[in-house]
Order: sequence, then structure tokens, then C-alpha cells
Amino acid sequence: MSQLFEPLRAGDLTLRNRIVMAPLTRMHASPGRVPNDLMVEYYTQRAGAGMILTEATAVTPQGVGYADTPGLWTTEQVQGWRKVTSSVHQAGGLIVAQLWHVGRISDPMFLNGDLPVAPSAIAAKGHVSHVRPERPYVTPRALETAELAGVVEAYRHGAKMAMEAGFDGVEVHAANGYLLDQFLQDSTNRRTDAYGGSLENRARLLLEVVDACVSVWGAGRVGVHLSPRGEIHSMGDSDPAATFGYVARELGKRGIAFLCVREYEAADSLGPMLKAEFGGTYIANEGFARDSAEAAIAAGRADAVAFGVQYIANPDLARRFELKAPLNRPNPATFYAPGPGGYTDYPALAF
Ligand SMILES: C=C(C(=O)O)c1ccccc1
Repeated sequence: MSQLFEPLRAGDLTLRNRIVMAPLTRMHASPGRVPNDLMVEYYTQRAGAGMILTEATAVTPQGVGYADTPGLWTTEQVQGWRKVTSSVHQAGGLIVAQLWHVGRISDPMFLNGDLPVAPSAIAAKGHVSHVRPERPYVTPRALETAELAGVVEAYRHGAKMAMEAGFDGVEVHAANGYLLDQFLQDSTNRRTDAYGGSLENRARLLLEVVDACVSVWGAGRVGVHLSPRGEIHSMGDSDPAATFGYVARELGKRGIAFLCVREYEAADSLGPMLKAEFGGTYIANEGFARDSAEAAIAAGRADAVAFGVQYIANPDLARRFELKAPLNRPNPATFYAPGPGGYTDYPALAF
């Protein structure tokens, strides 16, 4: 019998199956970065997932880097997200907010002319054309040591806003070359204060943010997203196994609800080591299909698997997996397009 459809405890969260909706930035929030009715429909359609991890959601205006991505720092944004969470709950779903700060992956056009902030004044290479005007990344401003407590408080505020918005928990976005990942990896963090240099120092901001979220939610409703392979946004670390192994151990000591790792299914994945070091509920993300997810769970390689593109195109993915039904084909041309096309118009099974 496949374990994919068995319930799973992750801290204080109970997933009805092991099929997780991965965080998917789609840029469909209405102006003011407030979730709109289309987002309510989109997430409600996907409530059959064991757990929905929302698209990355900024905790502060300083942490924004793309047009129309949602926020979670104002009352209006809380009200918008509450429509999403209550509709997902009415459909029997579980939904966790992914808390985000893009750091250097921003631009003065999003920051009222200010420079993006980062651990060090090192610009990302290239540009992100598919979701932003074709402009090279600017060189960010290194955050002052005295500013870092304010960054932690922004995440604590976001965690509180997520609770007011009716979420079941929060996931700290520490992956994909955004702020917390920029502090963690030594290619982007050249600080000489207590937040740079040693592995412990580079992980300090992430762990202070996790502790702030735990102070709001309790450990049982806090997760973390990591991407040790570091390809995105010209990231890199001189010893990923040591860096991410340390973080996994520290998160395990805190007893948080889950660790979700963007690991692909590659043979050289750090996933098995990270799962062992963490010791808690481990969610593997990226590069899995139904059968390989089932095999990974059966082999004890993961407790659950997060699916991204498959959830874009298949609102009822969990049911399709259970019935071994064919999947809708995703259309990359509409991944970031406004409106219902490619967002809420993928069909569910008719029966
Ligand atoms: C939040 C994102 C991530 O985590 O990669 C993202 C942002 C823009 C486009 C795609 C994905």
C-alpha cells in the first residue's frame, strides 16, 4: 500500500496525505500586495494537498523584489489572506505561509529608490528577465549590525500577521538565494561581525528568525525551506555539507515541525544527510514524480514530497496520484501571467 496517501504528523500539524504543494511565486496578488479573490480560488482548488506552502510572502516592504507578489505586514494584507485561509479550511485543507525577504534580489524600482540590502555589498550575477524587466542586479547595501534586530522583528511581525490571517503555521524561506540564504552561504556573506565568517555566525540570522517565529507559533507550527545546491541567483558555499548539516542539526534541536529541502532527486543530493541531521519531519522538494515520491517515502528518504509545477497544472494532484490518473500539461508561458489563464483554469478530474 502506498504511503503517499497516509496521514503524517509534522510537529503540531497533521497532513492528510504526504503530497505537499510547494511554494510557487505566481505574481497574482492585487495591487498593494493584497491577496485577491483569484488567489482565494487558486488555493482553494488545491486544498486536497496534505499541506499547502503558500507562495513566498514578504514580511516587510524592504523585502520585496518582484511586481505583485503578496505581503504580510499590513492589516489589509491580513484580511486578504484570511479569505484564502478560511476558504482552504472550508475545503478541508491545511495552509502554511512562507515568510520571505529577498535581500539583494531586489531593485530600487521596488524600494522607492533605495538600494536592496544584503549581508555584503555583492551583487547577484545576471538578471531575472522572466519575472522582472531585463535589468542587471544592482550592488546591494550591506546591512549594519544594528539593523539586524529589526530584520528579525519584521519576521516576528510577519509570523504574528500570519496567525491573525488564520494560517496553520509558517515556513521560513531560507532558500533560493534570498536574504537568509545570502547570510548562510559564504559566497555572499563576507561580514566580519557576529553574523559573518564562521558557519555559526553565518547561520545566526536564520536561527534568530526561526526563534522569533517559534516565539509566536511554538516550534510545532514552524518549518524552514533550504536549497543546499545553491544554483539560483549565483549562490554558492565552499562547504555546503558542513553549512547545511549544521543548520539541519540546529533546527532539529529546536524541534520545529518540518524541514523542506529543494534537493532534486539527484544521487549526490545532501537530502539523506540533512534528513538524518534534522531528525524531524523531512519534506523533499524538486524533481519528483508520483512513483519516485512513493519510492523515496517507502525507502525512508523523505516523510513527504513537495510538488511545484505539477500543482500549477493539476489542482487535484493528490487525487490524480491516488487514481493514477493522467496529469494536465503545464504551460510555462502562463506561470507568471496575470488573470485566470494558466492560474485557475486548469481542469480537475470530471469524476
Ligand atoms: C520566491 C521564489 C523562489 O523561491 O524561487 C520565486 C520568485 C520569482 C519567480 C520564481 C520563484
